[in-house]
Amino acid sequence: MSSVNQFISIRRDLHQIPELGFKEFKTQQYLLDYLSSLSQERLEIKTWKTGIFVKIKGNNPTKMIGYRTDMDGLPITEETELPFSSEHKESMHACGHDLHMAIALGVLTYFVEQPINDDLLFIFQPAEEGPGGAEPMLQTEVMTQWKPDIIIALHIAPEYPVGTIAVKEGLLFANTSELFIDLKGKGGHAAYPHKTNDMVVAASSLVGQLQSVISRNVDPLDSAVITIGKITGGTVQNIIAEKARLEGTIRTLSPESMKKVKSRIEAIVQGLEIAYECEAEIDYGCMYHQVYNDKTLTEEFMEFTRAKSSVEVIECKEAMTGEDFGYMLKEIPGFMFWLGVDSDYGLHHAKLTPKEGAIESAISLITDYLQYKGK
Ligand SMILES: CC(=O)N[C@@H](CCC[C@H](N)C(=O)O)C(=O)O
Repeated sequence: MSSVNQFISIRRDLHQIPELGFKEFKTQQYLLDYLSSLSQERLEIKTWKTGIFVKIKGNNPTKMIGYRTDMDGLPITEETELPFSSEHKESMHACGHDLHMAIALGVLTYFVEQPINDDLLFIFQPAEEGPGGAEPMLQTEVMTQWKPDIIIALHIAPEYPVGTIAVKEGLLFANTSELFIDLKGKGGHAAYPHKTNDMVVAASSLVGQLQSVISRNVDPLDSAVITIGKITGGTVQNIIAEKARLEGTIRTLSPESMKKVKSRIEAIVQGLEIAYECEAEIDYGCMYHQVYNDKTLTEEFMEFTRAKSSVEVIECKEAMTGEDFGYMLKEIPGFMFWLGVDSDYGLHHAKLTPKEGAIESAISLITDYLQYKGK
């Protein structure tokens, strides 16, 4: 029989080997090794790139229930000083995917030992932080053959205590698009600005102008975000920069607002080309569809969870986070919920420290719910 400590220890092992999107080689091998230690009687395991599909055959199936976890880490150098900190210097599980995977294995292990009537499909999905694994995974032959009738996933929430889940029907997470803008002007001597087109000055101006899209073009009763998380440009302190690059992300509450925000960004960038006599190129990188929770299933899950004394259910607001699980929910009814992990530092922070008690709480809630849905 498995124990909760085993899944804490698995989480710690996975925490030490974070890998970026589609490079989750050690993570995939770790998961496959674990899966091979389980009874294979009811299991069918298939891999896709660095991801894994695991089907558990039910006793008397009338449907298939899907459970999805993501697998990748972020390009962040960990600063938690935990004894099981990342062994990969420039990567960290700073978005909780290590917990997500440990929880998925806990639930999966339970149903290998005590199968239910319905079939279960566990999806270990790579590249959630980018460039996105959910959409291509949905298009695989495996998922065409094993298409779940309903699908569920969770995401850790540092701001809620352990034992709390937060969810809502309808829109939970935003539409997202990455944003990369490359500027090319004319470099030169720092003392002769009039003979150059300075891309550091152009980039600085562009950052401010982009924020005006949010404040002047988006309905104040709607909402959107443009965040520029990285700027690079230039070579040394006394050379005027010929090139600069802005890297960011756009978040909106609807696909329509995303179109509008992008067309305003394009207009501003065209204006910048004229004003700064430079060339500009926009690349939208990866884009995620909003996470939209099915009304009936979410309400049923909330009611089910409220009846449990061990868990508090909060009806939350939508968030500007993105998740490519949105693509799965576009095709398959289901929901995602937030799992409280009580960390002083938030998602994508080098000191994120989720409380591991959340692992047991989640395994127990999800196994109970799947037993109820799949009996
Ligand atoms: C839950 C979470 O934090 N997800 C990420 C998804 C990122 C998608 C893409 N790389 C982008 O930056 O637009 C998030 O940042 O919300």
